Amino acid sequence: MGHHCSKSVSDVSHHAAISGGSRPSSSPIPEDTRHSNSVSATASPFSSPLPSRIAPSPARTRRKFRWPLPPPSPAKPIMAILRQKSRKASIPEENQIGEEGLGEVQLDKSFGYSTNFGAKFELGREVGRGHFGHTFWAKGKKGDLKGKPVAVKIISKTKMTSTVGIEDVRREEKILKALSGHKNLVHFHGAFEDANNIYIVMELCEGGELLERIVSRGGRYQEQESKTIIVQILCVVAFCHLQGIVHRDLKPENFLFMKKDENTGLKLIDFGLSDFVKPDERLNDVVGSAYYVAPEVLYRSYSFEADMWSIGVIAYILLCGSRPFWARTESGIFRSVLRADPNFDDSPWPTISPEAKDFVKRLLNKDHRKRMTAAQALTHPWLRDEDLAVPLDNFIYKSVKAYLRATPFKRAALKALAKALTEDELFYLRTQFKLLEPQNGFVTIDNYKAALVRNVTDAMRESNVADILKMMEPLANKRMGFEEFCAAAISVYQLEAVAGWESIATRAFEYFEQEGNRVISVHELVQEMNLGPIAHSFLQNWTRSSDGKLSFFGYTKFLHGVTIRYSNTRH
Ligand SMILES: Nc1ncnc2c1ncn2[C@@H]1O[C@H](COP(=O)(O)OP(=O)(O)OP(=O)(O)O)[C@@H](O)[C@H]1O
Ligand SMILES: [Ca+2]
Repeated sequence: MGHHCSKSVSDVSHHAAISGGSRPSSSPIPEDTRHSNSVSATASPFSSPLPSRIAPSPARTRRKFRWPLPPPSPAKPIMAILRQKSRKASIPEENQIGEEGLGEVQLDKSFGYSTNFGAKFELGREVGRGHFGHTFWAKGKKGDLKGKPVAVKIISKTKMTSTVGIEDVRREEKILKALSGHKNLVHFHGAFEDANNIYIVMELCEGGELLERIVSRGGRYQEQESKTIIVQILCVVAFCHLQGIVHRDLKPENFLFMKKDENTGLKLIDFGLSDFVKPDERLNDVVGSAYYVAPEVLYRSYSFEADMWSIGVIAYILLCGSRPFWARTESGIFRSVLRADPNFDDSPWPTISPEAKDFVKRLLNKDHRKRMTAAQALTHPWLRDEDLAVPLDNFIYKSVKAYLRATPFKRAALKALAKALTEDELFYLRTQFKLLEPQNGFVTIDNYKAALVRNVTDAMRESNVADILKMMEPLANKRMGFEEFCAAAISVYQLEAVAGWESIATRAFEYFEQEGNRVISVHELVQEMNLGPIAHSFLQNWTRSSDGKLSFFGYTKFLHGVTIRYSNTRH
């Protein structure tokens, strides 16, 4: 669970092979400094000018490197959040309790889990440690798990110093339970409690962390092997996202191999920072691990795309053995995340395929709207494989919703764009259309509903199924063929990040000239886009003076439609 990062197990060499890849720090960093660098300024999250719930990853090296300060108290980040939420600050920080003479506030720490852990399992050695959880090997004493090894994450109740902390543990258990079943997600066996601890029983992953494997391979993976890893990561993350859950702490330490063998399956663990997100919701609490945190998380407005950024960082590390965003201090890392362009020039990048590079770049786009979704990433030319089962993408539902609410002129603009798409984009759209199981080439609202129901889990039922279906209401009594589906499902922002965008846009405008462009006044445009009068000035050059129709420039701008930024300009 981890409010940020830390584990205590400690292989110093973990980080030896991973140095910074972001400019301007591309020069090799001496090994001994790399270690301390990666974490030194991070001992106190409060000394950083940037948000406090981020801690460096992996922070476990701290002990090895004899940190001047102990790791930050997990209670502090919770307190920071609490203070923001309410000014009451009713629960003191851990280290203030003594000083201020305040006793511990009474919290209800009973979770309603079974209390017979001891009767069912026999604990063995410790296999891992995180900020909150110590994970142990254990063996079942009874029932289905009799004689079988399992992993038990033990979370001490004394560390739960606030209602928020308690809720975090409840949520971790709930999410793990609801998501359990995916082949790349650690299987959940049950949760137990006693007066002192919570016991989360899971399948045991004996193969160690992905990070350890990267290091044992001399710092990086070959391209083909990287693909195998990334596909597994994308499959499980696409699954989480479809269920309305954002993980928020994707990093190589949170992926474990089932067995020591090279090619055993990878399992995602640690849902301690995960949360439910509704389709149009933005989260604002700053959590994660510094090297993997997305820019928009630091700006406190993010959703699923933040996980995709982290996958971009993981892919970058797998392919070249360096971190894309690196600095000596935590605030330096954040600055790099916000401003630096990762280095794709130095060795080994010249030997890596253009598709792999394009793949990473399309995840490490600082504009979250331009990033690929997990399902899209699985259809990227680098990974594309007809035999790979691409999951349903809830992003489609959002795009279709926006299309259904758009004006006829806007829809015409999108239809022209859809006609100009290349095979690369069509591949993704075709897989998604197929997942809706069209009848005679058409889909209706029922197809959208049924596709969701087919993929529903308890987690999703709770988070967003009803919301998603509500978004689709304008589709009632309509049906959509593949061409219109393409117009509805494409994202202009994402297309702008595609290498061939210029030629797609040019071709699209030609279609638009033939079938959709019309004379439109600036006043009409302002209404079309639901903007305030202030917009007049910046819409002036969207139309051609020769015939009063949209210019190419105006067309490409108009395609964006109304975004939050636009609506903010409304009076
Ligand atoms: N199912 C498992 N099988 C084997 N080892 C595990 C398992 N789950 C966790 N571990 C080990 O225990 C460590 C801590 O687990 P986890 O990441 O869930 O704890 P945490 O306290 O939330 O961590 P963090 O501080 O990173 O947030 C893992 O890094 C891993 O090494
Ligand atoms: Ca962890």
